[in-house]
Amino acid sequence: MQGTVTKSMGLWYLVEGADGESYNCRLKGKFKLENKKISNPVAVGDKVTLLEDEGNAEAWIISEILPRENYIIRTSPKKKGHGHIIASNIDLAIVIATVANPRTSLGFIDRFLVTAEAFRIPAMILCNKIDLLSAEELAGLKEKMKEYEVLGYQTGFISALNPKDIAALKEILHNQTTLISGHSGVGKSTVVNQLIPEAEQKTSEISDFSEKGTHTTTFAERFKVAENSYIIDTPGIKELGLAEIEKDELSHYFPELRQLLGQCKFNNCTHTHEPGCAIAAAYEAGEISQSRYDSYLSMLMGDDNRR
Ligand SMILES: Nc1nc2c(ncn2[C@@H]2O[C@H](COP(=O)(O)OP(=O)(O)OP(=O)(O)O)[C@@H](O)[C@H]2O)c(=O)[nH]1
Ligand SMILES: [Zn+2]
Repeated sequence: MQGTVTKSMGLWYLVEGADGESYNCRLKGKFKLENKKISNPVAVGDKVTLLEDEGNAEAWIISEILPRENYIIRTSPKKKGHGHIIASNIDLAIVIATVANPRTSLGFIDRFLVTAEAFRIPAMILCNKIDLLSAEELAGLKEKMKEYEVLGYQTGFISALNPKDIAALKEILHNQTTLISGHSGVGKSTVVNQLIPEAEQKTSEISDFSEKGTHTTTFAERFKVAENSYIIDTPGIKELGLAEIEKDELSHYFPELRQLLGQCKFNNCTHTHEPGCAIAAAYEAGEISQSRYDSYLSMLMGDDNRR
């Protein structure tokens, strides 16, 4: 049988089978890590093949992992090049942002988008708590978000407290697997709980199970919103996980810079101070926004941990 990993609990995995049922699974005994730089062989979102466990009627064995469309990886702060796969096979990555209480910086949004580009995952900015904004503030926010739509990113405006907005969000999630992230206080838990009222309950059921002797480290969990519509929640992870982006690759992950690449005088142009830089010229001409260019510089200089 085939299935999709919905939760990882140390040595045990929860897999939703093709029949819609949940199965407790473990890995086949001699499962080898193909990539020694990755600490987990199986991640939430992985499509897997299951076999019955002959020694245990209640458990199943993951015998194969099907090739991943994409995945996000959290790199180890200590060991360069090493990491942990947080989730895979993601159709859309949403960053929840708020203008007030707390305020999400544009730098945070841009880092999220760059990371999504690097992982080849379509991205959306979902502005929450619009009930706290005046009509004027909301108009200003929509104006700013237009810049992102022009770049090819989907944007949305909701109040997690408004059932109509949650219903509209469900439409966006339809027929895909969406990863939801956001920094503390933006209302991510509220949104997830509105989408999946049983999410909290489900979480506690699973921890009861995993208390039977396994060490639990949860990085992500997949929930069903509706038929063929899933979200992946990544508790405790503010960012998408940072791809290890080389400085000379960075401009490829800003769509408005990417389209000008190859037009600078020097082919190793960093687009900061060089003469004949097509990107600096576009910035001077107002074709690249101040905040986006600032985000590029800030990520290039490596002070991208700043909020
Ligand atoms: N006015 C308003 N308040 C909201 C909205 N969404 C969430 N909140 C409130 O914002 C606060 C933070 O919401 P949470 O859902 O806990 O935020 P979170 O992003 O999960 O943050 P952490 O729990 O710190 O990870 C709570 O008091 C929510 O009730 C909204 O759309 N409008
Ligand atoms: Zn340049």
